[in-house]
Amino acid sequence: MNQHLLEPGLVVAGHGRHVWVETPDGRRLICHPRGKKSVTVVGDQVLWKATQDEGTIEKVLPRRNLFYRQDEIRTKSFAANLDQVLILIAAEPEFSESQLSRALIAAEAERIRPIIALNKSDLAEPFGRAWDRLGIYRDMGYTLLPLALKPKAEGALATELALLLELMQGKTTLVLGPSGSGKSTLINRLLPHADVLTNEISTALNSGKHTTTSTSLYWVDEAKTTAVIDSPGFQEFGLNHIDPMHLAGLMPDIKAHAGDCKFYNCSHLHEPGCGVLNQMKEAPGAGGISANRYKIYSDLFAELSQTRY
Ligand SMILES: Nc1nc2c(ncn2[C@@H]2O[C@H](COP(=O)(O)OP(=O)(O)OP(=O)(O)O)[C@@H](O)[C@H]2O)c(=O)[nH]1
Ligand SMILES: [Zn+2]
Repeated sequence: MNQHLLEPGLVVAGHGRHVWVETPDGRRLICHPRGKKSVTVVGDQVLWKATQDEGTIEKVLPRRNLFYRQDEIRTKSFAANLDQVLILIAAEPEFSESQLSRALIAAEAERIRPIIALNKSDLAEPFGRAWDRLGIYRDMGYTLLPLALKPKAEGALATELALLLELMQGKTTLVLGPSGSGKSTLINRLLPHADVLTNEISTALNSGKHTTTSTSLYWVDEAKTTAVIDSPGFQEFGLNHIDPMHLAGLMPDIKAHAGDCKFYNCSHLHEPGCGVLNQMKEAPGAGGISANRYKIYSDLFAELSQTRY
């Protein structure tokens, strides 16, 4: 292999064995991975080689992190080399706390900073309820942001969006969220031309087939320092790659009491002298572990133990 023919690039969209690579001077071309070792995800830095009109990916450079989920059947990688994950939920449809927790745990496991944004603040009543449910997550130290991506009052939109943009400035952010939370609306607000780009990428990658691309990276600014990556919804957020004994360390409210346990390898499920169980018994809710969160912990612990032999 002649090293001189290799050029650097960034994977900006992926679809099976066709990926869209952007060169440092802004050109985009379709590349095909050569063999299993060069299978990429969006956000990957690669070295590629030109073929007649397309390219082959010869090498994937080492990843800083890889955000993914894993269930019994498959591993689904979302993206690599992320600075943060924006978990976008909304007043309506009502969000699942279990799904939110799973996304947060996946981010913690890869040491990627999560930001939680609650959209549709114009729907006052359901928004108030959802905001209250999120209070414990703010107490755990997560950044929590209200949003109205499609509000009646334009002024509110501008301030909230400006705040979000400030958090995104100079970073690569993966946007995750359940169906209907407003992901497309957000992308369109951030980049009014994204629609065009999405279609362009879909057409090129699917060569006319009727499938939507999975994940794409968009530049928010002209200088290409701020990037946003969208991804399809996050149903069945499997965490099979996580050892159940590491779970407590990835849930800040549980972790806060796990240091008080008598046994260093406490599972916080039944052991005597368990700091987490004592907290639940003596001051339920007061020390930051809600009944809901403890249930999410114990259910997940069981789920992750089952899939391990
Ligand atoms: N009331 C209200 N509705 C909103 C707001 N933002 C988005 N919506 C609406 O919520 C619906 C869902 O928004 P989308 O942007 O399509 O949501 P999505 O997350 O991309 O959904 P999927 O494509 O299913 O994953 C649309 O009808 C939007 O118009 C908001 O701030 N307030
Ligand atoms: Zn314990």
